[in-house]
Amino acid sequence: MNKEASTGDKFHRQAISAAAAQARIMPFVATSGIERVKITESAGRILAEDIYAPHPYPYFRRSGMDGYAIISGDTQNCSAEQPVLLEVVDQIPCGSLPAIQILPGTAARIMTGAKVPDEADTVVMLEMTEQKVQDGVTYVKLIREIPPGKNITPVGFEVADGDKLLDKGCKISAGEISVLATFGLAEVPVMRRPQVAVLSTGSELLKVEEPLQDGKIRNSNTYMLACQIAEAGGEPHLLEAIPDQLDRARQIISEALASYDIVITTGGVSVGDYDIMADLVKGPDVELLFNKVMMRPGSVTTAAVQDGKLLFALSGNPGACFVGFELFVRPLIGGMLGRPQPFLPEIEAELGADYPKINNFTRFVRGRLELSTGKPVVYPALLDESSVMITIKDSDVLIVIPPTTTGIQAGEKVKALKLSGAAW
Ligand SMILES: Nc1nc2c(c(=O)[nH]1)N[C@H]1C(S)=C(S)[C@@H](COP(=O)(O)OP(=O)(O)OC[C@H]3O[C@@H](n4cnc5c(N)ncnc54)[C@H](O)[C@@H]3O)O[C@H]1N2
Ligand code: MOO
Ligand SMILES: [Mg+2]
Repeated sequence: MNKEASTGDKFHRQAISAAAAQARIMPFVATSGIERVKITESAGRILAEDIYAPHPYPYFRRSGMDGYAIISGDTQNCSAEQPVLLEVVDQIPCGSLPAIQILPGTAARIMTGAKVPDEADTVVMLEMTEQKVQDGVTYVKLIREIPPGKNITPVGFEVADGDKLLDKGCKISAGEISVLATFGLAEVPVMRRPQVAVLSTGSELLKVEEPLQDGKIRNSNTYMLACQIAEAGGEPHLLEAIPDQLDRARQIISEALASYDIVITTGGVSVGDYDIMADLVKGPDVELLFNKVMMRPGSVTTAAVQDGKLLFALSGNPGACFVGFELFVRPLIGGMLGRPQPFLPEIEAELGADYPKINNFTRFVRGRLELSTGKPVVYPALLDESSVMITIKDSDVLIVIPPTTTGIQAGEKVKALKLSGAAW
């Protein structure tokens, strides 16, 4: 076996708080640039420019009902006893323009969404009318007064010409796509997705399609990270595993940093004999940002910079790997995309169950958010160890448990960070 034991001084590490670690990363946010994509490919992307309305919306006075466009004054004193007959002089389907001027005593049959003739000031719905044909002439019979302005949507009812429609930095979802389509933006300016390389370490890792072998496990972290990267707005690239030989590993990481915007490794970052990442983040070309964070899971989370690009060495333990990404990589990707608030949103909640574990580091405990009682209550996962994989899927928050010598009781107020969930 061609293994090279790591020898570096990885035992002496200066621990900093999670907030301080985030603050060390954010100065390296570089804009990821702009590209134009078809509207059909813009879902989930981040808008790169403010968008203003090139015209009012609606653009023309629009009928809200199938019925008749009339002049309201023609229905004055109209009643069942004294009905009014208006001659139907035009038919206006949706998409067609009125062809004949509406004069007093006349009406146009009109469909929902069609342009109302300029002279008409109200639309009466079909159900309130009766059609009559006398001597080959078609009339509409009305039996009550119709006030002006009924069932007509005025020009600019939703949006005035020049209004700001969408903010740069927003995430494009169904509502935004509807706006873009309405205003004719077939090509959408979006932020280029940061290109993120993911490399695993460790001789125990099997590919997902390989049969299980005793003493080995399937690599789950790189697939989990790929999902987190995509969901955060980046484009994941799963590279080959890093070998244990230090020089070769250094070369592979250097190449990855030259080719991608961000590089993430998982595993090999603690103090074990083959934990080579601690040595890799030191060197003449590499600036270490931190290699110990006062948090659990993920206390060994490490970040370094080479040529202005970030290398994250996340823990191999799945729980710690997940949390390390959410706290440190997600905000960097969000910042590169111009998101106004790239960090996980923080809420205040009540702790739903006792959390008896003591710790002198802050814990980011995966948990479940319940809103059914009308106030947010968070329940820690029953298995929340760093090495535990199975409960990551059940979590929609990270409950922030500050350092404690007694544990925390149910009912106490805690902070929780909302996880946004996977997109594919
Ligand atoms: N003597 C000490 N031992 C450990 C310490 C310590 O302070 N002193 N820290 C512990 C803590 S805390 C953590 S977290 C882990 C960090 O481990 P590494 O980042 O070095 O990761 P590995 O040693 O490579 O693996 C740990 C664990 O994770 C599994 N793993 C690794 N990669 C993957 C992957 N891609 N998919 C799924 N699972 C993966 C690996 O098989 C191990 O079980 O160190 C503690 N030890
Ligand atoms: O660094 Mo480890 O994830 O604290 O458990
Ligand atoms: Mg290790």
